[in-house]
Amino acid sequence: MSLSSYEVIWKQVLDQVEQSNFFTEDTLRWIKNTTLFKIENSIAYISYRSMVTKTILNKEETKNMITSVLSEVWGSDVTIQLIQYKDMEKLMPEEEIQQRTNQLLKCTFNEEYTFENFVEGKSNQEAYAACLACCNQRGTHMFNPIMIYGNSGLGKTHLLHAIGNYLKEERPECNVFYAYSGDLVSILIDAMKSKNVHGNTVDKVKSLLVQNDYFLIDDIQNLTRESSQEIFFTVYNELISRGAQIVITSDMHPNELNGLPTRLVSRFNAGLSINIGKPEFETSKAILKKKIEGNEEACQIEEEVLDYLAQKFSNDVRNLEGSLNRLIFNATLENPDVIDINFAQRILMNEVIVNENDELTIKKIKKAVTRFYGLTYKDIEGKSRQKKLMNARHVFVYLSRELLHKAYISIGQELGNRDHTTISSSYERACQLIKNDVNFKMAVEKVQEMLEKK
Ligand SMILES: Nc1ncnc2c1ncn2[C@@H]1O[C@H](COP(=O)(O)OP(=O)(O)OP(=O)(O)O)[C@@H](O)[C@H]1O
Repeated sequence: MSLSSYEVIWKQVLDQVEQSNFFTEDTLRWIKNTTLFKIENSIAYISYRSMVTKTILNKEETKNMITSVLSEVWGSDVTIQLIQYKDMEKLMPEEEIQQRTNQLLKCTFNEEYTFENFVEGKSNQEAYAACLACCNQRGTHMFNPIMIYGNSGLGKTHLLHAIGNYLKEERPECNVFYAYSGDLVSILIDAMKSKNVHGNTVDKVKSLLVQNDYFLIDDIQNLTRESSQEIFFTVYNELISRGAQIVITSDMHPNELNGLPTRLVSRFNAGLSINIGKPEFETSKAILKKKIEGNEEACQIEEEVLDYLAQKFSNDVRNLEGSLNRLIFNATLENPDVIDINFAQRILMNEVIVNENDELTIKKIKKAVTRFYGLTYKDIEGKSRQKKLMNARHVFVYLSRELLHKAYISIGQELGNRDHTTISSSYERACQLIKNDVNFKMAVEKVQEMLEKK
């Protein structure tokens, strides 16, 4: 029924109430200052603007009188619920909430990010294989969740979208949800705000989320709000018990996720965690070749240039692509016969030099390490032998040696005056860990990357 039909009904009710001479003129004036917003499930929602009206309408005799007239005009029994005028939007019709919720949860996949466009190499083949395998698994999923972690720009988002695109094509019957965790937080906050008389949009969002067969969450480290974590936790458990496949990406190993509650982290650890590393030289070259595939005629690039890019920019595939794009763009301006090494070095000179010349100090390394591990200087300088603190110290010592060639004595001074033999053992330990512990290696790379960005 439209709003204007309710207006007609309400006018009839008010006219009859007035004619009954039941109320004084004063009281009647307050009563007339109301609106019938809608009637749903035999509840008539009446909005008021002032507290005086509310008090009058809440009196037993007034309420009974209005209820009986309204029931008669409406044609069946109703009960009255009062609602403040400014809260009327909370009375959105059920369908509208549903539409809004669906809108919130709509997700699209980048069509460029497919399994075919993903170049496999040693650094990412496990992640690639796990993502592809989970798409074809029916029934119980062997590894749940699959957690892919690694530094920025190494293809984590690409793989999640590849899952989405693949399922859309090969198994269209599957419900797939993808969200960047920051967006998921916004969705949940938005849902929490729109409470209404039918309940809470959060409940709707939850009930829709748990119906998915695949639940893909990107950059989980940004799920930092406690209220969202709470909802996520419930949804997560429900999805697992329903047998949905969860795939999560993160920029660090679950154990290093400082902002997330332990109960979530321990659930992530129950599945399969796979590191995605920076591409090796050959993979970087293959990625570059893939990007120019089909355009070789238009942009002729010498092999030596691809070697140069693969060597200089493979820390982050985004940078690798960016440097290639920059060369191609400049080639369209200058029109060289071929993109050779001289051309490439001239165009990209600034980008490489920025990294090489950025003044790096031992303090900057300390700052980056503590920020990465979520520690204070006091923690890292202190005596605690907790694994995380020990690792942070090893990373600090290793990078101070490798990047600045600092003497053990000066590194020790920065670490609460530790003596040089402790620092030298710490350096040796770091070298061992880099070889044997992928998480430690990643931490070193991550901190180094943080330093390069400064
Ligand atoms: N192995 C690969 N093959 C082809 N393209 C790749 C590969 N790895 C990364 N890329 C490309 O590099 C770019 C960055 O990748 P992506 O956005 O997936 O990184 P990410 O690991 O999710 O980074 P972040 O943590 O910053 O979100 C994308 O354009 C992606 O297509």
